[in-house]
Amino acid sequence: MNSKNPPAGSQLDRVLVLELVRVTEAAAIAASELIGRGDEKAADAAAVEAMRHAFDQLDIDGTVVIGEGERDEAPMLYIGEKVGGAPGKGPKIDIALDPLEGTTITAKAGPNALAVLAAAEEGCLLNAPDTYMDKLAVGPGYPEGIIDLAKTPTENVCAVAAAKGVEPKDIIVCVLDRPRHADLIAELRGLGCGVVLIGDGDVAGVIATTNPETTIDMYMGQGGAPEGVLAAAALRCVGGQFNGRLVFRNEDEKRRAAKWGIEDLDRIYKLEDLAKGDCIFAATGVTSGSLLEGVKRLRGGKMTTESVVMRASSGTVRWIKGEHRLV
Ligand SMILES: O=P(O)(O)OC[C@H]1O[C@](O)(COP(=O)(O)O)[C@@H](O)[C@@H]1O
Repeated sequence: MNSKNPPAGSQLDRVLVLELVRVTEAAAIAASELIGRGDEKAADAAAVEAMRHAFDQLDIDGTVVIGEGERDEAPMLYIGEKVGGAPGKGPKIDIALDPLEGTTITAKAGPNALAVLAAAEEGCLLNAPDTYMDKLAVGPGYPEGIIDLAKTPTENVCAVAAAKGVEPKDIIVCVLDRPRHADLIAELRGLGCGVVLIGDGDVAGVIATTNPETTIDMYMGQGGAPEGVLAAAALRCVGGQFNGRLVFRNEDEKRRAAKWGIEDLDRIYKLEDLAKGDCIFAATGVTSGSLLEGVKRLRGGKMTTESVVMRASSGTVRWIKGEHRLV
C-alpha cells in the first residue's frame, strides 16, 4: 500500500496525518514553558489544555479511548470524551493520547519527554485500563515471533542474539530504572548485556529499539499500559515486534479492566491486538532525547519544535521541524 492509496473505506484522511502534528506541537510548546520548574502537575495541565484546544480545530468526530484517566478523575481529555470540531459529522476517529509523556522528566528537565498521540478508526485501539503492563519489544528485521513474554528474559535475549548473530552479552536492553526491575536487571547483567536504565518515558524507550543509532536492541519491563498502546501504534508504523501483558495490583484494577471489556487477564497482546488497522502516530519533543529534539526558545521571539508523524498503512515516516513565533 502506498501513501497515495489509503485503504478502501479508511476514515483516516491523508490530511489528518499532518494536522495531528499541530496537536502534539501545541501540547509540547505549552509544556515546554514548565521545563525544569519542578512542577509536574502544572506542566501536565498546560499540555492537556493546549492539546484539547488544538483537537477542536480538526474536522473530526474524535473519541478519547486512552487519555488522562476516567471522567471522575480528569477534567479534560478523559476516556470517552469527544474531541474534534465536527462531532456527528466528521470521520469517527479513536484517539489514544498522552499530552505529556514524562511529567517528572519535564519538571526536572531530563531527556525524552514527549507530547504524543495515536489515532485509528473506531474500535481499532485497545481501551487499555490505567494499570501497568509487562512490555517486551524488539526493533524491525527479526523473524516474526522472535520475542515471547511467556519466556524468560534470558530466553528472549538469547533468541535475539542468535538471530542477530552476536553473543547475548552484546545485546543492549532498555529498562525503566525502578526497584521492581531489580531481578530483571540482575538477570540481564548476569548475561553480560548492556542495560540502559531510563528514569521515565518508556514510549521513547520502546521506540528506541527501532533506531539503530540508539544501539538499543530490546525493551523490557513494566510500565504504564496506556503508554504500551501508544508505543505499539508507533511500531505498527515503523516495524518491530511488541508483546504486552496487563499487570493488576488489586481488585479495583481488575474491575476497571472488565469495564473496558477485558476478560482474559493473562493475555499477551501483540501489535495488532493493541493497534489494528490503519493508524497514525504523532509525537513532538518537549525535552530533547533519543527520538526528538525538544522545544527550543530562541532569541528574537522564535521557538523551534521537532515532531514525527507516521502512518501504518503507508509506512511513511515524516520528521517535521517547526519554527514558531512566540506570542
Ligand atoms: O513511574 P511508574 O509508576 O513506574 O510508571 C511508569 C510510567 O511512567 C512514565 O515513565 C512517565 O509517565 P508520566 O508522564 O505519567 O509521568 C511512563 O513512560 C511509564 O510507562
